[in-house]
Amino acid sequence: MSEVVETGLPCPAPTCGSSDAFARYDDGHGYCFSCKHYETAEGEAPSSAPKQPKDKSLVPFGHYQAIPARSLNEATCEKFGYFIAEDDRGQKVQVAPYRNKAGQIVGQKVRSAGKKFRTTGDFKDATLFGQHLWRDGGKRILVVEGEIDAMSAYQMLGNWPVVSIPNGAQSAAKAVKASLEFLESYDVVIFGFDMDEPGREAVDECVRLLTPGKAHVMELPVKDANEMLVDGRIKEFVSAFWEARLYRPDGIVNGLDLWDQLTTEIELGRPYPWASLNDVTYGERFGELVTWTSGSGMGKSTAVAEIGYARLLEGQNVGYVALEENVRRSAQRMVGLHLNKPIHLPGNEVSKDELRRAYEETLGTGRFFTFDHFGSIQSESILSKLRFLAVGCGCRTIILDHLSIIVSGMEDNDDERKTIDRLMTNLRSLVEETGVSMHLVSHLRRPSGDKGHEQGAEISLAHLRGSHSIVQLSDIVIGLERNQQSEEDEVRDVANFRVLKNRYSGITGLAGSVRYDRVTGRLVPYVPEELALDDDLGSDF
Ligand SMILES: Nc1ncnc2c1ncn2[C@@H]1O[C@H](COP(=O)(O)OP(=O)(O)OP(=O)(O)O)[C@@H](O)[C@H]1O
Repeated sequence: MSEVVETGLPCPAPTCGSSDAFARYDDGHGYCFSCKHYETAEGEAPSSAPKQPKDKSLVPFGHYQAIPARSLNEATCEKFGYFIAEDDRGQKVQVAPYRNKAGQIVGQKVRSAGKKFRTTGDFKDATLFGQHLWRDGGKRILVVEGEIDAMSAYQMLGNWPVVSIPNGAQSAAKAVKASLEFLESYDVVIFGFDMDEPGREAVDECVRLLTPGKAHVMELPVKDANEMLVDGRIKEFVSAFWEARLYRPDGIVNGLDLWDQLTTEIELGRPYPWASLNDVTYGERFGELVTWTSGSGMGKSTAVAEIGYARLLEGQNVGYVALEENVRRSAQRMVGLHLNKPIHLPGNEVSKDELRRAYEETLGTGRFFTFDHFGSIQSESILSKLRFLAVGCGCRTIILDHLSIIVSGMEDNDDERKTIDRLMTNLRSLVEETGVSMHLVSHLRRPSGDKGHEQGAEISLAHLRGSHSIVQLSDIVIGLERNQQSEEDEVRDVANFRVLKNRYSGITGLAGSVRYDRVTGRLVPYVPEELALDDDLGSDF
């Protein structure tokens, strides 16, 4: 195994640019801890001249002294055997001794001006820096990332055991492994590595080596222990030592850390275009998957288009993926809603100027994105398109109309239920990961009995077609009920919202009605006359 002979060198890789992450080893090879550039030993090609063995002799003892620039006093340096000497070139160097288990000095880390390090001696059996000072089996021990930090921490803590790993964060786990028995003999092992990315990564690696429940992690407001000492933040350092938290694997959260979450103001949902639905859902929140369902031709697409249009007017980027229609129809929808005219139907023509104005205010904003699928609908490609809409186009609301058409377009669709499960899981993850609001349209299977949904049959969750995962993985499920075959316009054109699932507030059941206005092509809130009358009476009192 080769040993580091010099660290803190500039990386030779032209693409890296690090001024100090490159290390040279005693066999001549070099490695950059920033860009991972590897360099073979210079002049490694066979040569007739025998290689000069490196001088590995230890630097003879000089003297102990305080290091004012580091706020370290002489007693601390003496305790750790950290001395000042002159090297063979007459330069002043600081020498950190490394000992084997028997306490004999086997290697040294020699630091010269300009944060240059080299090692000498043999580190094969070296223990942690400072390890020889402490008996096995104490209560708490602190492990830090460098000799100066170890001495700084010791000086601030009084007499608590502190040790340091020899070669920085990158080889921390290796050093901890080598001294595992010693560290394991303590009740609590606190890791106080540098508060930077490599330091945090190294802590993550090291804590896993110890018996669960033993490793603790110390957080500092600055980079390391020496900075705390130099800044005079000794009390804070001592508190951080005692407040070191038990290490928890990623994702496990202690309730103690949830105060900020608790005091963050409740995010108000953005209102739906229909007040009655807001009373039950409290609006629509980012990161929610809302599934819309109904019998055939009941108005699901019409409803979700209204939502997309509302978000577009609010200034959001909107992704509108309607797989049963072409992009021309999608464009007509948005512009038609803006003009209050179903412009896709004959007799609703508008002047080019009017059309242009409406276009400028909707599609022309550049915030509306749709998907020209040319009839080919492969779920994998749809998922990647949806991701692109969220991440690449910055869409915060995505309309996906509808699920069944994606499922039927999928290859490997022998088991429809499993296919839907997979797709729903992917959609759910996408929503979680990107934080978008997604409105998904899904169909119903026929209910048993004479009356179909198209004749106004009440919807239940069990009627959703395909798989229970649609319900399970949605935050909210909203059904649209109406009797399409009624003779009376007032009945035929009025759809009731039925909230079938509501993870947010738990309130389910009927959530008001909307009427389809055939002149404007809009879904407008609807209050039956008798209730409207009641309201009027109420307001008189
Ligand atoms: N409440 C309503 N009353 C009457 N007509 C409506 C109502 N809502 C929508 N419509 C009209 O009904 C037709 C079908 O609506 P839409 O496409 O929105 O239904 P859908 O439920 O999405 O249909 P599908 O089951 O085919 O996906 C459209 O022409 C639309 O304008």
